[in-house]
Amino acid sequence: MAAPAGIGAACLGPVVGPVGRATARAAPRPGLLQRVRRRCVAELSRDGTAPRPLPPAPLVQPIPLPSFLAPAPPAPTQAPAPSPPPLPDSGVGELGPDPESIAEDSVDRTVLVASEQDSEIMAANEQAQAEVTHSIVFVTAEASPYAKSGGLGDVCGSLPIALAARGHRVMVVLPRYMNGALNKNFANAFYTGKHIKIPCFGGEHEVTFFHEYRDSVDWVFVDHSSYHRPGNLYGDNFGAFGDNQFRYTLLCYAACEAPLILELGGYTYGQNCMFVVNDWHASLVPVLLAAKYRPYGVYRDSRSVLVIHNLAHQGVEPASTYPDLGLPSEWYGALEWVFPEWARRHALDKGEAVNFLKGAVVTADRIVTVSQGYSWEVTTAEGGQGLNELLSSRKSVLNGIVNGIDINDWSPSTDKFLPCHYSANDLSGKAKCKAELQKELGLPIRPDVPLIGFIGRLDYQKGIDLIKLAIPELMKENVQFVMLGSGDPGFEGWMRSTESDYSDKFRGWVGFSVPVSHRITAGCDILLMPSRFEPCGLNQLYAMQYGTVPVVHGTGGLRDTVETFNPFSEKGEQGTGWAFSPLTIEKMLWALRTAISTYREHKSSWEGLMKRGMSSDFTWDHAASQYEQIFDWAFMDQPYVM
Ligand SMILES: Nc1ncnc2c1ncn2[C@@H]1O[C@H](COP(=O)(O)OP(=O)(O)O[C@H]2O[C@H](CO)[C@@H](O)[C@H](O)[C@H]2O)[C@@H](O)[C@H]1O
Repeated sequence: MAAPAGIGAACLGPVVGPVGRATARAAPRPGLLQRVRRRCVAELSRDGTAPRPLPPAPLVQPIPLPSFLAPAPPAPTQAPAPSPPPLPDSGVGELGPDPESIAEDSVDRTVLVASEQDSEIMAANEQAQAEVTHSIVFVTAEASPYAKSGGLGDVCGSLPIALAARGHRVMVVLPRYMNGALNKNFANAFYTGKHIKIPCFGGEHEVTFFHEYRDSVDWVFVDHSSYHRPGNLYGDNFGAFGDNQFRYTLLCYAACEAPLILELGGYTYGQNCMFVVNDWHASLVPVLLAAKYRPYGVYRDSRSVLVIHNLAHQGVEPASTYPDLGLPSEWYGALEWVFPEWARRHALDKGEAVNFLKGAVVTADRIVTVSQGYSWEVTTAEGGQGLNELLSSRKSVLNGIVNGIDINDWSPSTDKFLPCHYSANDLSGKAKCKAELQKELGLPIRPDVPLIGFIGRLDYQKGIDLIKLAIPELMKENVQFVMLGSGDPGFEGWMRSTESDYSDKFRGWVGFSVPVSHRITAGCDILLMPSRFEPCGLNQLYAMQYGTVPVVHGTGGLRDTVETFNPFSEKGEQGTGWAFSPLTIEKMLWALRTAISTYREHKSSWEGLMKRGMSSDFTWDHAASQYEQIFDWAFMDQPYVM
């Protein structure tokens, strides 16, 4: 593979333009260390008209290569770290008051419980500060409310805020998508006056930075014409955009420069950052840190954590695109990917490719999956999507942390999209939400009929084909079913035709609508998730929070978060839903029928299921404290690739 010409330094070219706009908040007073760091950074990222000097290119000695650059499967260059102690217990179902005990008691007792709760909350708030704080840089293709196509947007819209609330300085870097529908979401972001030129894809591509300070987080938007297109984030009606590799290469370069050049609130983030890179779109970041910054003394004190939300998407493109990435030729091995023979198109196809996600798997300091179950599944041939051996080789730095939910957006007692509110103490509003939903969908308003919901991308992952095959059987039952989703046009067409086949029982809402997703979550009795695999899954968490009982395939994060109902436990009735396995139509129908008969014939058990789900603790603060542990471990070790 020929070396890309003229590349070989951390710097991306001159940074021009005035110093960044001062934001409204008061800048924290930097300490001595920070002031020293600021001076160093100013030298590294000098703005104004003078170009930043290129660090000296290596003269004789080549950059020492990590062992994974060899063609053979990589082996860690360092002695494997001892297995870290287990993360703090997820504590599912342990926190929160027992709603039943509250309901039974007198008013006085309720007041007492409330004041106990208040003091518990105050105590929790007092504890909710990190012992060690970091400068954290999230890199992501989506973050709600700016841009969201699925769960990645939810996580990157919430976790940064939870970490900032615990005392960290947090920046989130994502593209500034301008496609008409999304423009208004970026209305409060202002041009920072900074722009850089990124040397890749045969030229120098100028990107600019926009910024909004909200909820104690610096939201940084990378602006480039390739993010200004009709369609969704990644494609349009004709499929995925052909230049997504280019679009997210720009994002990664820009994210590496942002901490060095953006003076947010008066000073830069500097070189001592924790990069949290999410999925393949951000996966070039740890490769850039290792290949283009650290060899020149920049970012030696930074660390990176790869968060895998979905291994199914890896950012794989032909090997011939490698020189476009602007990486030194000797780093090809980090991204090198060879398709198995069966996946090649013809006899002469050697299956050679570059794989962004693989690049991060072999260069990130630590790896997190979004549930513990999934962190094991990705090391197996069935769940590893071809990366299982590499991920197994990094088991010592691989952990799972279950996602949280943002209770500012997802709480039945405050949700702005609901016609009425409710809580575990007073469920009457849920019945009204159900009636309103039936009315909105044009279904018969029948409180006694179990209303089953599905929300999600219409994708192979989500098991839509199983629902499709099971619908004729399920529609024989006295139930109603509503599906909200978009994606595969074949499934969209099927949803529309099924609606006309079962007009008094089935509704298929084709499209993406956040308000409708909230109303379905609140108005349904049961939420169905027959996912083939599910790294974490958020809809089952939202459902439980809203007293909607999940029926899920027991895989990944679904198995970790949904406890199957057990009416015969020694501790009394237990469980928050049904997790069925294996994934067959028969098993799914069995679980649904069990749920339906419990709903109809065992009202108090059903209420117990609802209330146990509603009192489960899936707050982001809990997950954020687990991420802090990962950051601490990452900073304890040397960078994985120096
Ligand atoms: N048509 C529609 N209209 C409105 N809202 C819709 C919608 N379709 C989906 N959504 C919303 O998008 C989100 C989907 O989140 P999920 O976690 O279920 O799946 P996703 O597969 O996208 O995420 C991946 O990343 C997340 C985050 O880590 C993991 O939980 C998950 O397992 C992994 O596959 C939810 O907020 C849902 O309400």
